Amino acid sequence: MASLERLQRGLESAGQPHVLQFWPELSEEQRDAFLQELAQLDLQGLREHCEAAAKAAASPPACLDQHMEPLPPDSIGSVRKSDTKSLSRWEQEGLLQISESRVGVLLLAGGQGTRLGVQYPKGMYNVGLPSGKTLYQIQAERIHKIQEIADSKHGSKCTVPWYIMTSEFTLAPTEKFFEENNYFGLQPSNIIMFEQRMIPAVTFDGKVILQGKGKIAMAPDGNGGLYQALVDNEVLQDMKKRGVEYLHVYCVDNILVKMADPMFIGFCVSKGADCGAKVVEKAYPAEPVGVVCRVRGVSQVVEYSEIKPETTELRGPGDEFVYSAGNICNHFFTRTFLQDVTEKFKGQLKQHVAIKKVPFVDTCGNQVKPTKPNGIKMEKFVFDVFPFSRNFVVFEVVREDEFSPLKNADGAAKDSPTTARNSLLAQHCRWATSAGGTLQDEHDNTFLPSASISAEDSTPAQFEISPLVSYFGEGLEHLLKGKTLTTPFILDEKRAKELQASRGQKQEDVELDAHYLAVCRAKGHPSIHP
Ligand SMILES: CC(=O)N[C@H]1[C@@H](OP(=O)(O)OP(=O)(O)OC[C@H]2O[C@@H](n3ccc(=O)[nH]c3=O)[C@H](O)[C@@H]2O)O[C@H](CO)[C@@H](O)[C@@H]1O
Repeated sequence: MASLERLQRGLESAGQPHVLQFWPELSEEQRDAFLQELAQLDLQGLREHCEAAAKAAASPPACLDQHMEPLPPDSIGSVRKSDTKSLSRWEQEGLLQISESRVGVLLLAGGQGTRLGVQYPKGMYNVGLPSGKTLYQIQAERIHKIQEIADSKHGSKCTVPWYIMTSEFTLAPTEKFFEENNYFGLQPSNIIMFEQRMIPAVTFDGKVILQGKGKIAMAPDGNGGLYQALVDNEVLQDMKKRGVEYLHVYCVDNILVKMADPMFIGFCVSKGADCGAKVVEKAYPAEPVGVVCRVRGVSQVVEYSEIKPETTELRGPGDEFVYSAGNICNHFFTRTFLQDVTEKFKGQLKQHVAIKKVPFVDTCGNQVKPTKPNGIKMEKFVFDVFPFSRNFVVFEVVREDEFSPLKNADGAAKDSPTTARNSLLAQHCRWATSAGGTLQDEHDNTFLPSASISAEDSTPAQFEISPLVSYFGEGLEHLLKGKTLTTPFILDEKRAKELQASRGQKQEDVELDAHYLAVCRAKGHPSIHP
């Protein structure tokens, strides 16, 4: 443990001696805890960090708007616009890579979920589905299923390792939750949790904020802290050891996330990309999603908090938004690219300034809960490595199939537990109907499939399909065609077996679903086939 004298000297030379102001008042136990915390601080870099934060907060953020231009349309692959043959080819390529255990997924789960207002990691949130499943469980089951689909197609026994980046706030509860839930049936050795760094919050005049008399106000260093965390925790070495060449990086809160999406992976691999981003068409100008575009000719994301409202409202000749490529925080990276980033570019990542209300102790030792912003948190963004890519590609997907994030508490009109739940149930209702099934309520009223996900919508059918039964709508026709099901109904593995038995089919009969295929083709939608 660092000695007190050494810390005192270090803090003084960083211009932060006040950090130890209340030391004499601390108990032995508090002193030990504080020393441990201070030992994690990068004292060398502390002065620079504090000065940079104060300077960045004082100067207006660089305005990129006049240097922005939309992506050239022909550089974008699209579920809606690309031809079905290409879509199918990409999906097959992705499944092949998965079957050879060359694909991993990496979850960014170090955030604090402040907007949602929960004290525990967002992935543990239960949005109120009939099954009561949490976001983590849904994601785990999708990993399980995609492995099974790739294995059944290629006769392999593959693994999609799940890397989970946590922070000081989320590591312990996430570990405990996974353990208590028996790792949702996945091999614990294939779930690799690691921690990102924390950095101090700073006042407008560049002083580290004390959250308590023996506690610094620390915050995770943004989801772009990933690249330092990969180094700190030797994650790339682990990937190499396992033979993982491609990584699907995603954020925790999108209930529709396609884990290790074979079509996206296959698209990026086929294009020889080292880096890729999935986008959806923006729904409305002020939607809080970053915009994938070019800035001074280089592809990158301009975050929603850093773009002018008038720029988001610009429209093209066909009345479409000029900046319509909404970032859904689903990224593709090759391991080689990540290696390059960690070795050459990590230090060049932009710092973004977030001005926040940070609770603190004042110089008299009183605990204060500020009513207006008083602190600066510096953050790096995961997508800020895009400009270092040699071959960056973009893949546009269908919003109602792939994007419904959980950001806000219930009561909000958008991105709430209700909208997340409704969009998943609406998707499952569409899948059931496409497979030839009919869903009705207890009064025999038939549900019609809907793409709508707003919180005000009437409640969708309480019909939920376990990801262990279907990853993305495949394999349902032989269960549901010609059936009328009364909701609430959870189509889990047990019910799937019963439905199959009632048809007199054998359990292992996994034919292609001709009807589903035809529907997908007609719509230009993706399909997954064992
Ligand atoms: C910087 C970034 O990616 N912004 C994207 C993010 O915005 P948004 O502002 O919604 O980003 P969040 O704060 O939800 O963070 C995104 C993800 O990063 C994780 N996280 C965050 C901070 C941190 O220090 N460590 C960490 O791991 C969170 O747990 C979450 O899984 O998602 C939107 C889509 O939903 C995109 O349109 C935004 O462009």
